[in-house]
Amino acid sequence: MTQDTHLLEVSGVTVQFGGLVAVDNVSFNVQRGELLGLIGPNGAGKTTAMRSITGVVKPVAGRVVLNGKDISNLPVHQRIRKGLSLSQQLVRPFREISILDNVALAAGSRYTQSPLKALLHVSAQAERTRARDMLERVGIAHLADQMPGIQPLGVLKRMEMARALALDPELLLLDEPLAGLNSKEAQTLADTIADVNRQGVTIILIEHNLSEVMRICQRLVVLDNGRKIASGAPRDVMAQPNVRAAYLGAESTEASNTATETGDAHA
Ligand SMILES: Nc1ncnc2c1ncn2[C@@H]1O[C@H](COP(=O)(O)OP(=O)(O)OP(=O)(O)O)[C@@H](O)[C@H]1O
Repeated sequence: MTQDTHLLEVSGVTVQFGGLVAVDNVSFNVQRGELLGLIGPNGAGKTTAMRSITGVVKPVAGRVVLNGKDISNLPVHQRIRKGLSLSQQLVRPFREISILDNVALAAGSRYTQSPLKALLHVSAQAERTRARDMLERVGIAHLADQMPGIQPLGVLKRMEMARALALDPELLLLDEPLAGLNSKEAQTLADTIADVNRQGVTIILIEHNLSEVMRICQRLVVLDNGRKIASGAPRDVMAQPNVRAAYLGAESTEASNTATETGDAHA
């Protein structure tokens, strides 16, 4: 693997909340074109690691390099301009405007950081055309003129993904997009995520639905208690005893509140 195939390099990132080390000296790379799963039990540090990539939280140590450029000290909006886009766990649409306009707003905000200017900007036909393309990519173009408030969660999640794609990201960060969906809905949304990746968008996927993760991800990074405990091909990673222990440990912790020890980190 040559250095220039790395779209993202996360090196020694550590995030603390008071006395809690939520992310502990974590390093991993994401190759251009890759669909990487970032997994681990509840509280492992996945979302915090993701937020340190987007700049929402500030690590106390380590660096984040995108396209060979150190972005560790850039604010969120500049990281977005450099090609990052984050689709959040919770979907918060603007309920008074159509699904199409929700996505067009995101397309407009690519050109301005002001929501008001973005609103004026989206009157331009270009953003609406672009928004329609994004809705097509995520399979809900037929719902473009509907209001988001009456839509099921699966549609809102697709709309949220279209909004993230409207920023034309090189790297799309998806935080638990399948949460709350039934198995059929999860499967079809996972298919859409794999399609978007095939269309050229590099993706980091945080997800608890391990069967879908195993099905669509090319590689996994596993966190537990803030530390990276494994990385590699999905089958190899899931066969590792320390990964199994981390997940079983999480279950037994929930049941008995007993701490569980995991194995050493793997490169
Ligand atoms: N803003 C915050 N302030 C204080 N502690 C936080 C904050 N965000 C996360 N934490 C703590 O950091 C640890 C890691 O949380 P994080 O949300 O990153 O884990 P996760 O792997 O994404 O979990 P889940 O799968 O449950 O979403 C947890 O102990 C959590 O309580």
